[in-house]
Amino acid sequence: MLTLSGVCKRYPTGDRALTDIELSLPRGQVMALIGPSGAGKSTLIRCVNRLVEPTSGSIRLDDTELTRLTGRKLRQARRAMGMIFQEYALVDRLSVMENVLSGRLGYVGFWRSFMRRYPEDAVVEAFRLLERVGLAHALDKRADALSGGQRQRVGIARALLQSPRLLLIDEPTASLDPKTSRQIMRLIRELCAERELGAIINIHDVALARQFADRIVGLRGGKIVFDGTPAALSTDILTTIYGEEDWSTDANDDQQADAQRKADDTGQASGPTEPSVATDAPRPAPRLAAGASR
Ligand SMILES: Nc1ncnc2c1ncn2[C@@H]1O[C@H](COP(=O)(O)OP(=O)(O)OP(=O)(O)O)[C@@H](O)[C@H]1O
Repeated sequence: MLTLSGVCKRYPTGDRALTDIELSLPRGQVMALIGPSGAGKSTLIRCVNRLVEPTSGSIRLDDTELTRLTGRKLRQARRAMGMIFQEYALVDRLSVMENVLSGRLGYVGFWRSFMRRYPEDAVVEAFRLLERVGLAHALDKRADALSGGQRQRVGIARALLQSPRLLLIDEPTASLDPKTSRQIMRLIRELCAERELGAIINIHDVALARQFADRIVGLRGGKIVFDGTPAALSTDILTTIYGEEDWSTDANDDQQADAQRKADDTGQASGPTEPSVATDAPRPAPRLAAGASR
């Protein structure tokens, strides 16, 4: 569905943020993008929706070459890509419902949105989405009266209201406590499955990535150095991605994450000692990219 081929980005400052990125994201796949600070994760996500212009390469969403689009066609293509942000990007003085409806700004005309007159079907769908994310009771609350987790749920509902084919998610849990982070990641995963939505999630928390993603891509220095399943993310590979560190405690966390993930998928409780498991979802073959350095 989404295919990046030979994508490079060099900023005017000379920083080479991405080098020869080859990536294909099938419909319905949740992909976590991990890597150290400065690895190029945000740049990659922003190249896809053209908030950052790739220097070279091809980015295709289904049959559309995104890198060549301008004006109206670019706006149209962006509607197919829902963005969810770390800092939620809500309008504080507006209600929950109005924030969700702003997901339709790309569809309704300027004057209708200025007058805040949205089509009835948009309001019905916004209500349905707010129910789905567990916020129907709060639709007339001001956004600034919500907790971080609730604000992120509004951000998710807003992104879904634009009926995207793909979600681009930038550090969705960075400002949330561990339990709320899991709830948000679980919700994203469920929604992607329900709607057959592909998602790229830029995330620093490796345990969360392992628990909730179908696939993990590791970036280092603007290059893909790992592309595989959560189960294939060994301590050696973590060292390849992040550099030398004692990963043993994280490995234990990650085994627990795998067990938890299995419990989530089957709806059963599980203990921390269960072995790591693969889910039934189709997964790419793990590979350590050639030339990856430690
Ligand atoms: N607007 C910009 N102008 C110049 N260089 C930039 C710009 N944005 C990012 N860079 C550089 O590009 C590289 C990749 O940055 P990017 O923000 O994509 O990394 P990241 O993996 O998302 O990092 P973090 O996890 O800290 O957000 C870094 O060297 C960064 O300094």
